[in-house]
Amino acid sequence: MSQPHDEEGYSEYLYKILVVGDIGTGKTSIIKRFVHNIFSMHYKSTIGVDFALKVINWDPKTEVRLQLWDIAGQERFGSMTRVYYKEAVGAMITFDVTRMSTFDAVAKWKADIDSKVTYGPEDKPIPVVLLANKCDLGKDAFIKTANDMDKYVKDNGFIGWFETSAKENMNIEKAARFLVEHILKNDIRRNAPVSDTVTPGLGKPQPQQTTGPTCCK
Ligand SMILES: Nc1nc2c(ncn2[C@@H]2O[C@H](COP(=O)(O)OP(=O)(O)OP(=O)(O)O)[C@@H](O)[C@H]2O)c(=O)[nH]1
Repeated sequence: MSQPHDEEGYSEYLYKILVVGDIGTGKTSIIKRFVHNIFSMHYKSTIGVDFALKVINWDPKTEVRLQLWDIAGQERFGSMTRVYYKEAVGAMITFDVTRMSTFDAVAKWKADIDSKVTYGPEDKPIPVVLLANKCDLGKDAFIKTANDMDKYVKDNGFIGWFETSAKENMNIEKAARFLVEHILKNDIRRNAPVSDTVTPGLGKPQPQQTTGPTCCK
């Protein structure tokens, strides 16, 4: 999934990232904000899976391409997730801070990912970051304290968590960058290029947009 350095030491990485979580928690909105910098209150549930591509000029000699797989919340009980998760090197799990049931579902999503996709000879779990989304709806709306969340992510094998808002564009780039840093640091890669990981019946993932230089700091 990464290409070797060329003579000038330029590297390109292509990472497949899963975005999962219960229905209506904001996965599509988070991706749209991250890739296109847009937001809409209009809700159109994703069917199956959708794709987007975000290019990050990580540093002057490194380009990171994130292929974001927006997996419908309704897939939680579906059998297709094994196919969708194939070759992923990282994931984001979302919940809606105003709906406890979506937080309760986080453990199920995490277990689903851990059981279906691993990396390296030791079959390690891929890094997963937890997004407490819709935090613009107010502090009182948040169903967990920061201490609770710190403990939860530590106990449940997440690499970290962020309060996000797709509406207010809060912490989305920060969370993605945090995940990429972890992937780069641990040199998580796959042998097969992402272009080869075509899902039967879906065709090749179609990038929605390739952005220019990105400031994620
Ligand atoms: N206030 C607020 N609303 C949000 C936020 N993110 C998403 N929404 C709204 O929540 C609804 C669901 O958002 P989606 O992004 O479609 O959710 P999803 O997780 O992709 O849903 P599925 O495709 O059904 O799994 C929409 O009406 C969005 O406008 C946010 O950060 N704040």
